[in-house]
Amino acid sequence: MAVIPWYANEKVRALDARLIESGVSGLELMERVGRGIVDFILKQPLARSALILAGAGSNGGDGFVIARLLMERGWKVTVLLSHAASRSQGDAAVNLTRLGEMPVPVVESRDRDETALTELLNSHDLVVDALLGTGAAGAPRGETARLIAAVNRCRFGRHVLAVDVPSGAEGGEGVEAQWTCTAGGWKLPIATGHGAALAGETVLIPLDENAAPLLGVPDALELEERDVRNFLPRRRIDDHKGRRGGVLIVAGSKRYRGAALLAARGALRAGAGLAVLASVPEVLDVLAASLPEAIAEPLEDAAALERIMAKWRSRCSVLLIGSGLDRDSRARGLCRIGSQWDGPSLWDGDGLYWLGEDDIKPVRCCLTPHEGEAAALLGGRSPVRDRFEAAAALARQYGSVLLKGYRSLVAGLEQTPWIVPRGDRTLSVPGSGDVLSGACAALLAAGVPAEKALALGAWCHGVSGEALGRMQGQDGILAHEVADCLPAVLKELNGAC
Ligand SMILES: NC(=O)C1=CN([C@@H]2O[C@H](COP(=O)(O)OP(=O)(O)OC[C@H]3O[C@@H](n4cnc5c(N)ncnc54)[C@H](OP(=O)(O)O)[C@@H]3O)[C@@H](O)[C@H]2O)[C@@H](O)CC1
Ligand SMILES: Nc1ncnc2c1ncn2[C@@H]1O[C@H](COP(=O)(O)OP(=O)(O)O)[C@@H](O)[C@H]1O
Ligand SMILES: [K+]
Repeated sequence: MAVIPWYANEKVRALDARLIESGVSGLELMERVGRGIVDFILKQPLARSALILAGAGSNGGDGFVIARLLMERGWKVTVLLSHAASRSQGDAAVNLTRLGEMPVPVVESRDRDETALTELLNSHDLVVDALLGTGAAGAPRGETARLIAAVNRCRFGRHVLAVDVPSGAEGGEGVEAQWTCTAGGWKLPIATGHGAALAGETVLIPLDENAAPLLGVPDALELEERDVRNFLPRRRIDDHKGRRGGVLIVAGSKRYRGAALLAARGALRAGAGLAVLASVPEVLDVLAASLPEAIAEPLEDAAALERIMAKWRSRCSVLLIGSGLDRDSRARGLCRIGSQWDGPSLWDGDGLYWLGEDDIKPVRCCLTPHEGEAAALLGGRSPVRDRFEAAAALARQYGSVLLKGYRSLVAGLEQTPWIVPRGDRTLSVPGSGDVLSGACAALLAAGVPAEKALALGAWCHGVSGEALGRMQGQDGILAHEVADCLPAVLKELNGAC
């Protein structure tokens, strides 16, 4: 299962410490990081000139090693310090001194204005970000922040490589790298969301051949296609629609009409045998024409939902609630009744807004929040800095969580979090999340266990988005097209079994 294990920064830092205890010096480790990164750089088609931006810590020290090794290979190299040279300490200071013995210009950034910085950046093909690594605390400050902004401003036509992690990976403006060469182990800050998007292509630079067991238990596992294939529902040639699984969808409002239709479409396109849509007349009026395969249940008020739930419980094993439900008292009443569903339920959109109220506490449910919804559920605490912690906190409170976004996360009560490495900006269109929740609900209804259903749904949704992006471009895809792509994605996955 899953070949890419991800580790918290502390575990990789502990690995460094253990290797040092075992007799490898810190200086040698820094040399190995620099050498590994230079080996990578030399394989790229670059114009042999590099500007190394170096911070005051050991990340900057790695940068000094890279500068020296590139210089030895005949590159034009300039080193730009974010700090006074005298602030570099320990192994970094040793490497800075070594650099002083070579004809490499080492300059401090603070007396250069924006024009001078731009000129310097534009006169090198490769920019190496060795400003902040795992020792970064909070969003970049001061001169470091100014340098990061300059790199991003000038990155078109340049190549940007981040050492270990992109500076700013844990919040604030960060370096937008083309490559990140990370040392010793895959690090959580670049596994998902903001940090992952900054990192670009991530390359592991091994520190030692005996390192793997020293890293201990991974903190997250990145799923691969062969993993998610094992999550597919068992289908048989003699399946009838009753065996495919049914979903009762409580969604839509006068104000938000499309979300409910997209959720139902997502469910049917992911293979549901039955999709019952309980909604307001304004939504159901268009259902017959836009999705005649779904069943319409008029939903005037909360009492009607009780009747509908009782009527369909034997044929719908899963309740999906929330997409476009709105945030008025009617929606609140529906969520209260919905929370009494005695089977698996999936909460999305406005359903998440009401979740957690005293009388809206479903026993064990699935959640599909984006970062904003997760922040609201966590009392305003933003999940951007630590998406893993946010997903774990929600899982402890509610059950199974899909924290959406770039490289979505799946967390449950008893498992190491999963990273779903599929999907791109093609999917950042209105209604895309509604399609996803419909698909996940259908997979749950087909008998796939909760976390696996969320991961498989996110995987298929992500691959659909990527495929559409490739064929038609990444901007301007409609959410229903993502739904309509799901059967082909499922076919591919099934075919690969
Ligand atoms: N033996 C090892 O461990 C090995 C480590 N290795 C490498 O070391 C890296 C870790 O090095 P590290 O621990 O020195 O921290 P690092 O990332 O350079 O940052 C510290 C500096 O940043 C500053 N600073 C902090 N936050 C800031 C902010 N928000 N905004 C602005 N400034 C901020 C902070 O300043 P201060 O807070 O002290 O004022 C300090 O000057 C690791 O990622 C890997 O690359 C490899 O060589 C392998 C061997
Ligand atoms: N840049 C991106 N990379 C990968 N996936 C993305 C990206 N932007 C959006 N998505 C995915 O698209 C979906 C958007 O959901 P959501 O924000 O709830 O949209 P809506 O509320 O309009 O339905 C999520 O599954 C999210 O993971
Ligand atoms: K860096």
